[in-house]
Amino acid sequence: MGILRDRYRNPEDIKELTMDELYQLSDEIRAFLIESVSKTGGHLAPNLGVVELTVALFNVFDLEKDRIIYDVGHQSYVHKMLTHRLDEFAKLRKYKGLSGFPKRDESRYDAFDTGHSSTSISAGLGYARARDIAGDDYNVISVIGDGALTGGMAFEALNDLGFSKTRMVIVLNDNQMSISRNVGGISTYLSQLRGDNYYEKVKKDIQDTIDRMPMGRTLNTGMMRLKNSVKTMLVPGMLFEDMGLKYLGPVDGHNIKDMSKVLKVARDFNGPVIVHVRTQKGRGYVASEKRPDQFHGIAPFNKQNGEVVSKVKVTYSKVFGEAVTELGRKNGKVCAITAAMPDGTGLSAFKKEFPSRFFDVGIAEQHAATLAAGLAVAGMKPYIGIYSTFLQRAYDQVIHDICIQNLPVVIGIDRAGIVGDDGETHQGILDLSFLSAVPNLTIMAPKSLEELHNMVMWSETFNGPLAIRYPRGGDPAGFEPEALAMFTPGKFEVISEGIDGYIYATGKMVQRAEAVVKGLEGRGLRFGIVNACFIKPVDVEMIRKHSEENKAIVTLEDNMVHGGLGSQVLEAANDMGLPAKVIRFGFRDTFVVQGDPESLYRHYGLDTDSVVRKIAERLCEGDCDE
Ligand SMILES: Cc1ncc(C[n+]2csc(CCOP(=O)(O)OP(=O)(O)O)c2C)c(N)n1
Ligand SMILES: CC(=O)[C@@H](O)[C@H](O)COP(=O)(O)O
Ligand SMILES: [Mg+2]
Repeated sequence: MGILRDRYRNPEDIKELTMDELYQLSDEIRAFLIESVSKTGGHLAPNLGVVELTVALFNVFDLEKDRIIYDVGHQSYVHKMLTHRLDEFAKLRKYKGLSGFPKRDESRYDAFDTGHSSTSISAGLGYARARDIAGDDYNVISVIGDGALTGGMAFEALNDLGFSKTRMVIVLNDNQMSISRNVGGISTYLSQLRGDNYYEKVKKDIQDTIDRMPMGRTLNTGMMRLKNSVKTMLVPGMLFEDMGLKYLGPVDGHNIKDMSKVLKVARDFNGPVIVHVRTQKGRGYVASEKRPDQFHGIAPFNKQNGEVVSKVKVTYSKVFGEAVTELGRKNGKVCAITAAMPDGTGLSAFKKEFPSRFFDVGIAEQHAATLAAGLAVAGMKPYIGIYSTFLQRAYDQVIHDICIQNLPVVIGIDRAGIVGDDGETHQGILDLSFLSAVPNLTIMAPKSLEELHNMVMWSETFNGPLAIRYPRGGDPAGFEPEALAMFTPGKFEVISEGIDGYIYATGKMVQRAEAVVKGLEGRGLRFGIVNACFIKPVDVEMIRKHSEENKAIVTLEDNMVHGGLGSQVLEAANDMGLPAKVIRFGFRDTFVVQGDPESLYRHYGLDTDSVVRKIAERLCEGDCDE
């Protein structure tokens, strides 16, 4: 008889289980995760790593009142399984299905919505302070990974917490991995703390040092230095202790008994505690233990061999990474920056060829942008590869450090538009809106893989801040480099001529425009297509011409209508005093939910049929052919 399916009902049931049964439950959870995620896709490796940790948290804390906040939240599957959502895993990350991240709307056991990194300590501290003000009595636990700890926000919160001494528990889940191998000084520090023979090694180092010490004055200063370094070395977690937190650990994150003991001490401590837990990312499944990076977030895969069947031959990310690498070969000033996403952004290709000109800064988007500005000021040509949603973190740095100084930094905005399964927190639907307001910045979007390649190649000589936005995924047909094109800022490309109007589409929406034009033909409307390859500046001359010719202008974008291409076109027409008939399609004042892109386009009225119908309604007012 299984525990997970047959005996377990409520979080409190865990406390009735023996230690052996807790391990049995963990094995069942792991088997379920592998089976289920192999069918749906999802963040498998992070969850396989926290099975025992989550069971131990449930064993020690009272889920009915205590609040657990998972940083990023991609490792919250086990928590979801243990809080009444086991049967919903068949629709994990699907349209109208179970979210891949904690969601307060989804369950009362989810304490805080997450998705972006390094927020858990701030949110936890908010909870803890509210609790203390209200005189309530519950525990607050923030579970943060070593990768998430590279984010500046986590340190801002630690700084505040250590000073205020507010009672809360931080569980540092250290698996030495971000999505790729973790980077940075803190990561090195943690790996020193986690070393199995740490204490033995330290003792031996000290003895060796003393044996080698000279006499006299040198001895005194040497002794002083040694005394300080010994203190630092012998009290693990000194960094955290010095900041005002109690450090407990490191503890084996797959040993439920040990973890339960340490978590109880942390729970009963009257102040901030950090529990340093060592785990193995991807544990318990051969393929994910071997390649935890590939199994961080994985598409559906074959459970027998761990292989993913993908239809997409070449992705936009790959084209971006390879084009920047191509530039790196001919120009020694070209350098590349990622905030913990070398593979996702395609920049690992550049890293492989030019390690000294490649910088993975950890989950530190703000630093990435200002680092690029610094490099540019000193004569380099930096390329940042960053997801649209994470660029939100670096808005001020783009304005203050890159654009005010008008620096030649190229920002490759990956995952622009709908990303799909990750939902609200990850959709790239705001970048055009927040960037189009920034002076000096030029914004482009390619309609195809080939055009992305051309834009990146062209960007080398562009002397100012430039953002190129492109979507998740790619093209099943692959990619054939074509003759390099020149671009003129503020000049759109007319793909086909229209009689009744034009669809100004940007990025991958150009493909949708082709289908829309066919649909409109069926209704007796003859539209042309314009590739709005620049979103800033827009092509004012074309807008003037089409307006004066009394053509309808339909804008189509995978961004918010507010502040996006549609707004730019409408405002340009208005500023020129033109009577343009502009119909705008995009997302309207809403956060876009999770799901496959086609379901989402339908949901938000951006599927071909809806767009055709609405244009026809607006233009024909009932007199169309149909
Ligand atoms: C602001 C931000 N930047 C980047 C990401 C992408 N991202 C998601 S998880 C992750 C790695 C997190 O590593 P860690 O916290 O150690 O968790 P692990 O997966 O190792 O358990 C990254 C870079 C993000 N979610 N948020
Ligand atoms: C949790 C998180 O932020 C990332 O793991 C993200 O899900 C990656 O998205 P891609 O799969 O598009 O690289
Ligand atoms: Mg990690």
